Amino acid sequence: MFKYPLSLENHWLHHAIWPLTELQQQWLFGTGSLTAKLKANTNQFSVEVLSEKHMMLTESDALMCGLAVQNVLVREVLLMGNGQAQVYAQSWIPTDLLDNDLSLAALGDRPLGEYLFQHADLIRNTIEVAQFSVSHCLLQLVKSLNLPAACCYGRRSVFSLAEHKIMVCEIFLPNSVLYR
Ligand SMILES: C=C(O[C@@H]1C=C(C(=O)O)C=C[C@H]1O)C(=O)O
Repeated sequence: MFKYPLSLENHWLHHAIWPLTELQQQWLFGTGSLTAKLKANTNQFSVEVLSEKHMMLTESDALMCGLAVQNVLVREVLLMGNGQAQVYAQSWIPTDLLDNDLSLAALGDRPLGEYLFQHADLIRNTIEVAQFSVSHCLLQLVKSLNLPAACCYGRRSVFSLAEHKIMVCEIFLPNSVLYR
């Protein structure tokens, strides 16, 4: 059995080195809210919270995302649509930001995107992509969801909100609309 948080270790790239359809290009590199896109392209959208743990970022994780070593809430969710898990998402939310914003601290099963994209000063930094092979630990989650074992595409980016930086990683699970 796997434990949360799941590792996001991978070869993250600024450009896909594998063929992408036009739709996949749009979904992976689109700078808008994934929540909004899923709501527009699937039925019965919802967020299922898998785990939320307060952790100290490791130096390598912090360096990888250009963040300072700091306490974060590691939030892991499934974004549901069409009656199945479409996306596994892992976000690192600075504890300092949570301490300053009770609405974020009490997010629960409301989508993080609805909080982030309401801020006019939100900046989304570079989007990186990666392929998650069937040997990646993520596939243990895929298996537990009774989804077919298949290579998945993921993306990650860091949002800047005033002096805070929030890392958001989204991995499109097998059978998601990304692969239709
Ligand atoms: C950042 C967004 O929020 C989405 C919702 C998340 C959550 O509720 O934890 C995490 C990642 C995103 O897929 C978005 O909608 O783009």
